[in-house]
Amino acid sequence: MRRRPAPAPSTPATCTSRPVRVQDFIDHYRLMSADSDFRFSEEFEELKHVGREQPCTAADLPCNRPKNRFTNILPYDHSRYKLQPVDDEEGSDYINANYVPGHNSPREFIVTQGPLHCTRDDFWRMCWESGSRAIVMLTRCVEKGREKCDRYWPYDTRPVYYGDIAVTALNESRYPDWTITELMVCRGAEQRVLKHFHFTTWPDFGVPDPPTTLARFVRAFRERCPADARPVVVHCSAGVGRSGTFITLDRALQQLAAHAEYLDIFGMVYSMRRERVWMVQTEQQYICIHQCLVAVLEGQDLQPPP
Ligand SMILES: CCc1ccc(NS(=O)(=O)O)cc1
Repeated sequence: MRRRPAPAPSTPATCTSRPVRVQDFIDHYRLMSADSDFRFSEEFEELKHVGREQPCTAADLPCNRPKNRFTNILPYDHSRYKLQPVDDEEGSDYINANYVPGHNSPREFIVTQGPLHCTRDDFWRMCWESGSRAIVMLTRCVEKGREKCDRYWPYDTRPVYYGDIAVTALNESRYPDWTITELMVCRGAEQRVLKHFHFTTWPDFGVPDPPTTLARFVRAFRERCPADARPVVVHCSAGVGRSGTFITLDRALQQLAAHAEYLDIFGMVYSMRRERVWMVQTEQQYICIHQCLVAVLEGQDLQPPP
């Protein structure tokens, strides 16, 4: 009978956290990935039902159902982002989005689905009313011939209105795996600059190739968007798999930069899944996070292109 590998060296694990000492992390990765990722599979399976008992009553209202890109990806009531209601219009506070914790605050991120054509005005209302200073987009608008996200921002420098919000592209910087655009966002007499970070080569349900491309993108994002009190909007198509993977790696890299003694990837994903369903959707995405952290700990050159 095949013996299982010895338990990974770490502090006492609980059902909600499995911290690993940073100095042991590379060995931990080797152990977890042994035997065709046997222990990664076991650990990821433990996350399967986290948060799933929580209600999604607002999402299920008949007036809100058309606002959901996927019928099985609905925001939990307790953490959903609420738009400012419009008069007494039923459902006018609804958008498929949840607050999700980050390294810097319990509501650092607003995670949402890729806007639909019929929800993109609501999307811009959310960006404005929340005071968000950046949008991280982790999907292309069309992938393998299927629409994954509406084109909710201008194609060129002419202003486009989304409801009563005018958006103008100020400048665009294109790199091999992402594009960064500065957007002027105006509502009434007020105007703000918001940065749009678009990762353009991450296949749905998959991982970037090579996985460390994601660590470079997170670095490029953080260099241009240092932590402050304002939230960051993060979306992919469903707003769960790629979005959760990005946030987890961002949190872990900031912990390493702060010289944390432990990394608790399991605990981070557990806490995120209490706020939004299926955050970090696949086992390969879960492993990709670890691979990026191993590359950083090994001192691989992850500098983004100039
Ligand atoms: C089945 C609904 C669904 C579609 C797409 C995704 N992937 S994503 O969350 O990375 O966009 C996750 C779930």
